[in-house]
Amino acid sequence: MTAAALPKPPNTILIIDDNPDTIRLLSAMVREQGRVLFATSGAAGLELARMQRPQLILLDVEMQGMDGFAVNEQIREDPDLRSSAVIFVTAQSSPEAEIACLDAGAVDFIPKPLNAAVVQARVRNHLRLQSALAALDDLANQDGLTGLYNRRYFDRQFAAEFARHRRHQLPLGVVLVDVDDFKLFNDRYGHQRGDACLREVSEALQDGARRPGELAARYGGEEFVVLLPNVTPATLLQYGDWLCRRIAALGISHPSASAAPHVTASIGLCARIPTEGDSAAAMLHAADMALYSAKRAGRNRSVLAGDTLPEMMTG
Ligand SMILES: Nc1nc2c(ncn2[C@@H]2O[C@H](COP(=O)(O)OP(=O)(O)OP(=O)(O)O)[C@@H](O)[C@H]2O)c(=O)[nH]1
Repeated sequence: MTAAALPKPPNTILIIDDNPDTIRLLSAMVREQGRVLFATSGAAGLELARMQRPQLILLDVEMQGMDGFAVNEQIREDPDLRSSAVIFVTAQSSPEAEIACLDAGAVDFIPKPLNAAVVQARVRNHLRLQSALAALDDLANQDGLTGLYNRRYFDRQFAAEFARHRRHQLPLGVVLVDVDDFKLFNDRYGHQRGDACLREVSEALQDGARRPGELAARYGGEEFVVLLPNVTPATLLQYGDWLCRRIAALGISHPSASAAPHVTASIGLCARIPTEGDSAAAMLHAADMALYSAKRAGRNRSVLAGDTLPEMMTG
């Protein structure tokens, strides 16, 4: 999936309140503005928030057990939840109480007794703000030329997937793709055609990373990277060969290239089950070494880390 193709889910509003009557009342007030979920305790609310990533959380301050401030603190500390905006709902309407809510990191404050028009106006404004922030976030994660995810986003996702695959002891695959003799392409056709070529290659990569959890990114210059969850080395090798053929089949003319008269790419692959001493950086390094082997062996091919090509053995 590319940054440009990120799905836009409907707004989700989570109400956390231990009073079912208040939940009913609030739900009726905001149901036109998004999908409404609710929880009757702080702990259940946090669990639901982690699963559903709501844009907005309407959080009761005065709850039995974990109160609103304690729930809010956990939301602010959790990287997966931090982007959800919290509006406190409280019967305490003194300036001090209002300041305490805003100081705790809530974006707003709704006083009880609830007034439908006030609730709807506040929720509408904050959903708009949340959507603008999400759009900015998408832009920050996107490569300007190709629309693929950028390196910053990839690095973050790779670290998270690496940790997840280590936890569950699953094989993770990383694929480094480098366009062959691209300097010669720019020299011959100019930078603009070079840019167009990179866009076409990106589309091929995007086509090859559409399954859930797969991710294609521009790593820099004429180098790209694909992350494939839960993939064995044998499957990854097939994938690398397929990608090589897919890029060559674009048929972009490149008479000065060394491997073929059209644009090709060399690919370095690494798939393994992450262990304690392993790291995402080490996996990427292994893929990079494999890519180097592919270049040395004549380009337009993919090499799996750990495999030694005959050309490499003779130097
Ligand atoms: N048009 C264009 N060119 C770029 C972009 N980013 C990097 N390049 C060019 O990509 C070329 C990469 O050249 P090299 O690193 O020498 O590699 P190469 O010519 O592809 O050779 P091999 O990798 O060994 O096959 C350089 O000429 C860069 O200027 C870009 O965004 N647009």
